[in-house]
Amino acid sequence: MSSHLQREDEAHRDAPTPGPAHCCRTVQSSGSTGTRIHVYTFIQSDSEKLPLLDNEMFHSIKPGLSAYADSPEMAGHTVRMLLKVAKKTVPRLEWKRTPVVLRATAGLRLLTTDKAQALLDQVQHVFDESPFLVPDNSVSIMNGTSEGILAWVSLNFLTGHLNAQTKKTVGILDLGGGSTQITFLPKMRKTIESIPVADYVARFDIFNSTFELYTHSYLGNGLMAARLATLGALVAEGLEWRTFKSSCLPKKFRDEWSFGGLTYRVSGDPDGYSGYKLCYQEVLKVVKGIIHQPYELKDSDVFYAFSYYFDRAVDAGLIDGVQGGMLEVRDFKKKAKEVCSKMAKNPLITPFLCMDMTYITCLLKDGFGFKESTVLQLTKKVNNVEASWALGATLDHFHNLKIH
Ligand SMILES: O=c1[nH]cnc2c1ncn2[C@@H]1O[C@H](COP(=O)(O)OP(=O)(O)O)[C@@H](O)[C@H]1O
Repeated sequence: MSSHLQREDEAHRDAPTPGPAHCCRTVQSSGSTGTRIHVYTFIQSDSEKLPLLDNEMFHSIKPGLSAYADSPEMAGHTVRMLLKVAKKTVPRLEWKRTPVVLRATAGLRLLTTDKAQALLDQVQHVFDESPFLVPDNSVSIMNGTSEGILAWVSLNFLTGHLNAQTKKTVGILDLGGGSTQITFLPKMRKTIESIPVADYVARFDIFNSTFELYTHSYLGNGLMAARLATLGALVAEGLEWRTFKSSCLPKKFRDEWSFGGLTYRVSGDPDGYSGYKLCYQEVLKVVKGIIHQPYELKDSDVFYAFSYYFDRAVDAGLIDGVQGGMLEVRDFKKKAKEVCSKMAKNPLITPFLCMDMTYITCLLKDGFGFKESTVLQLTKKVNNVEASWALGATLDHFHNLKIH
């Protein structure tokens, strides 16, 4: 059993009567590839300290709400299904005091304001009809800075670094469908001084400490958005008749692929070449001149990498899907080369794996500027809790982290 959970057990045992306050909360996170619900139960025995996380219930539904940009009623249906799960998890007597919140990320950021608002209105309507507590501002699009900070808060809470006095923390790398985030606590002043514009640094307060973090979210650099850009499919016209080709796809591959409510015809380049080198040139265009390289990254401590970093490392056979594991950046590169050279043999099994692995390699190396020897901790869950910004968002709700 993890040390974190051991501490929770101790809290149960040592609890003074009438016992620590249990509080539950449901968070719905709405991403470009799925809508998810997290129901957290905390034990808060001392309001001056961080609560202990007793339990999480997690459930997800595909596709994301942005797929319903032209049929917003369907968004209401998704949320209703997820609230059904919440009702089964939260005891009936607690419904009225259990707040529900939905935070949308890149999927909705990428839509026009009107389309995004129509989806949010549907969600608000379903929340208002629900038996849960609906706080002010319960349904909104979260900005990229909050997304990065809250993921950092989640991972550092789960790994026990937020409570510790040492100020030793872990950095986070989050690769969503629409956007990607990097957040870490810089050790050198120069990292903050050499940022290109002010929105690469954010401060937040937690009890008596202020953290000043390097954080940035790149909209359009999530894994699915990067596929679109690599394929040259960011254009909205001609989707009915155009086929988007890439040397990152198997030469004989031809299929339809959907993202954000649109469907694209995609294929390999039957008369051309395919493979890692050409693919790298294609994905480099999505990264070059866009991703800022933090000053001190090369000597940094461990980074926790989750979401699509984890999923693709599993798909490529680099790590176990339950255990996760430590990888060096060069492992992604080596595997990308291998996958790309083998893709012709079995074009239909995982046609996008060469593109995805090459993009991840390029993002880490030429994007953020990590050394090939940098170690990444690939993680899906810590102590049985999903690695996601949703936990940080919940802590923020109860402890107002004042991100500024
Ligand atoms: O709440 C979560 N729990 C677990 N995994 C999540 C959660 N949110 C996103 N992910 C993971 O992130 C990736 C897709 O992210 P998403 O669709 O939210 O991207 P976006 O925020 O860029 O739109 C997938 O690997 C998915 O499993």
